[in-house]
Amino acid sequence: MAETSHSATPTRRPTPQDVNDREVVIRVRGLEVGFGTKTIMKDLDLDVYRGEILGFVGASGTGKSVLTRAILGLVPKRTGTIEVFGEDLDALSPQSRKAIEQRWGVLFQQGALFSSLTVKQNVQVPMREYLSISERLLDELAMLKIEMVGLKPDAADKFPSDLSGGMIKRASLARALALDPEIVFLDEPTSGLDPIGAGEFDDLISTLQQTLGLTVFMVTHDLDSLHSVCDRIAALAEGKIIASGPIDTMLASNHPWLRAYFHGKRARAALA
Ligand SMILES: Nc1ncnc2c1ncn2[C@@H]1O[C@H](COP(=O)(O)OP(=O)(O)OP(=O)(O)O)[C@@H](O)[C@H]1O
Repeated sequence: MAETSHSATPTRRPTPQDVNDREVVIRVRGLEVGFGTKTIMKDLDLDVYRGEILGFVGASGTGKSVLTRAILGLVPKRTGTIEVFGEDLDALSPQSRKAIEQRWGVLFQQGALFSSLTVKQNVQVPMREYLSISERLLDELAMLKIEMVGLKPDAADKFPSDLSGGMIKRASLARALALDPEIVFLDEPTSGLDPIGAGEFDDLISTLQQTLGLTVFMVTHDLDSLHSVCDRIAALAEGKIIASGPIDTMLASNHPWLRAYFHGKRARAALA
């Protein structure tokens, strides 16, 4: 597995041993997040390794999106540390923080595209914010990202309202990739897609991870994604990570929620 972010060489999938030897790109320790009197997570620890696809699971409302947003600095934490690329995010100057933000991309739930902008203009939003480059280069780079996610060139001038659900996900992914990130955060990327579209999106994520050396932090309820593309899975329950490891570790767990999730009725098709 390539350790650099922009290697063009396709790479093999990592073994658990590879993952253990790998650099930690996100390290969360003792995290507590809450709103008012409600505590969503407490004493939460999590490591994400460079180059892996980490699937992040948990029952609805357990705090998967909140954790993602806490790492991104979009919701405040009460206590704990969050390090990204070895840097404590609390200790950074605004300038250094901005430099770190350029190294990650985010695909929010529902895509979160700007409805008044075309696909190309949406992809260019982060480029305009962080890069000083000519309009011609902005156009060329945006078209490259649009092609990378499997959209046809004519999608560039379409507005989100003209796109199918699958195209919206791809356009959002193109925007997440706008600044050649090392980490991408994907919040339920296959939700709302039909099984074929979801499978194609999984393949796209896997291909991009292998060709670009991306680290992927993927919140998902999609058992097929967990089985087919994730190198490791981390499960959130009762405000903590209750288990993490490759799919086989999760399947072998005796934790009641994990058993119900991975061996319940809905799990049968994915296991078949
Ligand atoms: N800004 C906020 N203010 C108050 N409560 C919030 C806020 N954001 C999230 N919550 C609460 O935090 C809890 C966790 O929400 P979160 O969206 O992270 O769950 P989730 O695990 O991602 O769920 P799902 O799988 O359904 O998307 C929920 O009870 C939610 O209502």
